[in-house]
Amino acid sequence: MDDRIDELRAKRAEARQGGGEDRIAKQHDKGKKTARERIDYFLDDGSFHEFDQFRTHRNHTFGMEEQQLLTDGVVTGYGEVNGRTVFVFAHDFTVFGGSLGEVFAEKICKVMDKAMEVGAPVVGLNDSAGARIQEGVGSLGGFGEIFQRNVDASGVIPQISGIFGPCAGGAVYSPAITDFVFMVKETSHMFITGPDVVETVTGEEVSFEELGGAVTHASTSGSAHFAEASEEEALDNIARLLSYLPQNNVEDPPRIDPWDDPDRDTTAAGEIVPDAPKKPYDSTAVIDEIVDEGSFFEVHEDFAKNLVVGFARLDGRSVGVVANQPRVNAGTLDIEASEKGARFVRFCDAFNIPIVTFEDVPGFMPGTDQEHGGIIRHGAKLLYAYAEATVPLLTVITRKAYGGAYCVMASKHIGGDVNYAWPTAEIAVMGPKGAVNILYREELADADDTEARRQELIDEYREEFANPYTAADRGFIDDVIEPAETRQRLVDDLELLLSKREEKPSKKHGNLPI
Ligand SMILES: CCCC(=O)SCCNC(=O)CCNC(=O)[C@H](O)C(C)(C)COP(=O)(O)OP(=O)(O)OC[C@H]1O[C@@H](n2cnc3c(N)ncnc32)[C@H](O)[C@@H]1OP(=O)(O)O
Repeated sequence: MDDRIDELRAKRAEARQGGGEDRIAKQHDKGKKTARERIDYFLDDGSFHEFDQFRTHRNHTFGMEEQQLLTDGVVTGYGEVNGRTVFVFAHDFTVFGGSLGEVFAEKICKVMDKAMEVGAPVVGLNDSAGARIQEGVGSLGGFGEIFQRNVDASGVIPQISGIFGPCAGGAVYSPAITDFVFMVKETSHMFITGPDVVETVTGEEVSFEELGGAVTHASTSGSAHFAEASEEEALDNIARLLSYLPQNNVEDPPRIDPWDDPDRDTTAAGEIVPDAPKKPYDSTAVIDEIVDEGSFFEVHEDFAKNLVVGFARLDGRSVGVVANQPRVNAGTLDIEASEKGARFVRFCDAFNIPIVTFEDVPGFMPGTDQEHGGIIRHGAKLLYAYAEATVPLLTVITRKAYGGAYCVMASKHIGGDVNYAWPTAEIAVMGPKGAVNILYREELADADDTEARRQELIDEYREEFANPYTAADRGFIDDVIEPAETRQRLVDDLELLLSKREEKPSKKHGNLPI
């Protein structure tokens, strides 16, 4: 027995060595951790249970039979993050550049299947040269098997991707299907084709970072939700994100011991909103005042900044927060904001996370760019996402709620459970100036003093329509509340709605305007 145990220990030590000391040193020189170092940092101490560390590839071409490295380039298993089970796979770039062959893919599929069976999140730490060239079509088949599992798991268990190195070609589609993508500035890159191919095909010269770096994807393409300064920061924030999420789609999100007074006066939130209807303000400051202190965790912060989305807690309970951002493009909804909001709302709905919406929106963004870019079908995504959601929807109109955007932002008409307005709210078909210009075109043209008459009519319109009471009179707003009582009301309503159950008509799936 002793000899056998020594043999086992020697094999385990060999597996831990990955591609060997030189390649590990190269990995460190690039400012990157190894697969095992990432897992050790991420999981609770001593909680990692590894699968398949003795597996090697079955390939016999290109002299590969001479290179049999234990683990075959991916470290897989499960462990705990803050005491909750998480399945992980981490590409090991020191073994064949973390390239994916058949065995490598089988290992990833095994953890994905197990995660689905037990109902726990999967976190993939990507650092790979993509399809293993020597394994040819076997490698492509392996990717296909993973993609299918990504889709089957979507909406069943949370799937999170960390991109910690290269992620190229078709390989990008696995992270793209997952719910959240974290990238690390300078050391991670995602692209369909690299700079060399881009130059050959289009003549365009572009650097790795500009083409597919973390900042590019987090701010321009929207393909990443987070651009982190270091691997540690990315792993810490993946752990933080998981703390808001249930383990699967049949669990409720976790409640942690509340630390903030549920009845706290939130007068300060109202003071952030300027009296002048067009003056910008920061809606994240309003959110921070109302949710549990320090609990707001913004997602997709650098993309489509005219809409804010993120997770927070109300009396210790997880909520998704969506808010128009009046300091960027006046908080109008455009193509990117609609897509960002729709994907977030659908995630929350899939995982039973109630949604709190803070609304201050002058409408959809006008212009040929938007119309020709498809604002009609992209804007419809956000409408569709809210309208199909069955989780509790709580809405607070802080200032403007104009036109179609009023309907879209979790209004009563598309399933809002509790809809509040502050006394400063203006709920109308359009802003006073636009309305007056259309309704009184002839009268204004004939007026002795056009500007004075216009102002008079604007004031009359504002008095008559741009307030919350016409909507409240119809029951479209459940109550007009003071900013001071907003937190308390939301906390109470959230508790009330915990037992909400809503059934939609049975169907295979709807046809979201994607
Ligand atoms: C459906 C999915 C389809 C796809 O994945 S298509 C994408 C196919 N992959 C690619 O085109 C990427 C090819 N590789 C590269 O461009 C570069 O290796 C890459 C990823 C930028 C990394 O560059 P460096 O950091 O300089 O590292 P390196 O070139 O020295 O490579 C490190 C070790 O990995 C090996 N390697 C790289 N790409 C590989 C591949 N695809 N298949 C098999 N082995 C691969 C490379 O030979 C090297 O091995 P060794 O350590 O010298 O033994």
